[in-house]
Amino acid sequence: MGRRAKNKQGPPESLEPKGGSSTSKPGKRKPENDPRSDGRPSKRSKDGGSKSAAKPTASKNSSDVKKKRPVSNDDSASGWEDVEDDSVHDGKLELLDSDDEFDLESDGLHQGPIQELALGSDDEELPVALGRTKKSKQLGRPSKIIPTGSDDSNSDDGSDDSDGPITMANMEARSRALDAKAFEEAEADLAEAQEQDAGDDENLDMDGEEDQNGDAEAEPFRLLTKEELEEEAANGGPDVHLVQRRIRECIRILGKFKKLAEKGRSRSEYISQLLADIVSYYGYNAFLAEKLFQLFPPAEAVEFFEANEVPRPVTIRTNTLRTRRRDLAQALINRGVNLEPIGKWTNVGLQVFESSVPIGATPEYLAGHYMLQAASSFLPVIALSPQPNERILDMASAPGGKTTHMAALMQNTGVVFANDANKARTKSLTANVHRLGCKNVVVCSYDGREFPKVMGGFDRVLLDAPCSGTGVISKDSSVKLNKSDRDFTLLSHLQKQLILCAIDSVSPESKTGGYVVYSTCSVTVDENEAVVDYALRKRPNIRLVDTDLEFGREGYTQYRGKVFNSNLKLTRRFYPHVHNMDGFYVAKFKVEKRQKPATVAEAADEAQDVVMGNPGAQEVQEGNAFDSDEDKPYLEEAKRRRIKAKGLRPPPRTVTANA
Ligand SMILES: C[S@@+](CC[C@H](N)C(=O)[O-])C[C@H]1O[C@@H](n2cnc3c(N)ncnc32)[C@H](O)[C@@H]1O
Repeated sequence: MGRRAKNKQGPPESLEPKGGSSTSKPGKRKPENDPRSDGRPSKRSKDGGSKSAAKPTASKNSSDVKKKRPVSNDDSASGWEDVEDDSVHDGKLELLDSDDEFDLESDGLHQGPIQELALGSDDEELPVALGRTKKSKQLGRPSKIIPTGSDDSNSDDGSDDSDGPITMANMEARSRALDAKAFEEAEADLAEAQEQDAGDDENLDMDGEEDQNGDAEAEPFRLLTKEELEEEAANGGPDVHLVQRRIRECIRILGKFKKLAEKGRSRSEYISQLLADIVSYYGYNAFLAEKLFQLFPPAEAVEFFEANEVPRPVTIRTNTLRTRRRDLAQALINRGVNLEPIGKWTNVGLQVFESSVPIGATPEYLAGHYMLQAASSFLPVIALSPQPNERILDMASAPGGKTTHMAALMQNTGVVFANDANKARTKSLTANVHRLGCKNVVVCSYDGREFPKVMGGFDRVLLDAPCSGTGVISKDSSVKLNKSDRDFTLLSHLQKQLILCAIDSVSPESKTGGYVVYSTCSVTVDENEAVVDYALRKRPNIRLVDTDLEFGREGYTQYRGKVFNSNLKLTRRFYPHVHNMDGFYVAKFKVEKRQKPATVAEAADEAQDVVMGNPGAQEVQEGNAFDSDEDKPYLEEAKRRRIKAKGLRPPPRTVTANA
């Protein structure tokens, strides 16, 4: 485990978005032995584990709840989720669910004083001053989820954030004001950082070294030689302060390489040193550290790694089949929960700041009024936008966060087929469906690659794919060490197989829909853009459409020499250090009437492509890749080629009537 990870910072640090860079600066972190970090209770378990101690067992309570009329579609969503059941081992791969995993005990949500939710007093009441930048006024409090550019910072709603209690009437306005304020602060921080940078430049002499006033660390920085590094390793590795400084210096130099780099040293030498230090400081395996590092410019990469050390805000989703958000908020406020609406982009989400009761065992929770659910997992459902009376497939659905959200948006009409290949996980899915009062959900357990053979003709399909979980490292730090190149290859193949099946399960004739949403809680390109690009190449009858999500970065259209379909920019990426959410990816397709594969060779290639890396899926895939009867000769040919390629004798060709 890395030095940084071992000394995991307790309370969540504010990560305010400011156009792609957070306020955190590696150089401004306090060292582990800083007295300020001593004795602070960690809000997360040390291993980053996140299993709920509070199990909602009394599902019968849900039947005691007075039913309220479902509110408008707009305001509807549902939620109850088994907070225990987040990751499974499917074969050799650990498949992560991004939705839940709140460590209710260790997040300390049942600690702290009962609050009257007076906004002005929050800052004073919270005892812990976090590693915020100087100008922040939200010390000690998990920062709000403020999607970049999504919130209206000029909102003229008459709200202010002077002292005074929050009421149901002013809650949303107050939240917007807070968002606006935080956004302004983020901009001020950015300006400050730029000023600081300019100051740093002035302090540099002609050799690019800082003078005495520029840095307390008087020794000018230089990269160690190979021999010095070996000696350092032989002596038990570098001191943590040294690693911190090296990270900081390497980032600084890489940012102005020509001006600051040591003569004779290449960029790649600085990057190698930086990567080595990231590996040791944050505790990643070298392969994954590099894979994630490559996604960003060096300084931003470190912000990403830093953000993975800090828990994301705790959020809940109102189950509008049972209650309304304002009623739920009032009920929880009465119990001593300090909360606010998440942001303008969702009208069912609440962010919980602190609570004097266990948030996973309140009567409201047990009665199915809300689901503990990560904010990021609202996004694919918002993008899919299921409509009442539609027929929907949730291809990989357990434990049901998104299924139940969709059921609520459909106001318990139509039908949601909630499938998951892992039978054990369908138990928690079923439990959630019952607790939340979803009456339009059918639970089933097939390998997703068996669709549409088992069932097709859906109006919309959600594929929240099994993935590596590189977006949720703050919840499951084991990802840092247990992912290898092979895992990404296998996952990417599985995702490619599943996405074609998801597409083929949609009815292009649907009057209301004809959409597929593909999502993962991973940030790697292999599992996201590469999968979507593959689907676009293999299915000419689909096109990418806008996700209609108000924020998120554009998907890559090129990455490390690979060029993807230019419409990949319509897909959306979400990052912990930018959006204060789990890392997430969302793509939305419209499915049109399909055309036949152009040539025999193309068809054979496709069949081969699809089954590559997963011989067990062969039969299923062949069934799904084409319209079986018409494509039989192509499939047979592909099969013969595969058998031949293995050095075996293929069976004789079937003679068809037309042959
Ligand atoms: C990211 S989780 C889904 C989370 C879920 N959508 C939610 O919101 O609660 C991925 C799921 O894919 C399931 N899975 C893995 N391989 C699958 C396959 N071949 N077919 C269908 N489901 C699969 C796993 O069991 C896991 O529950």
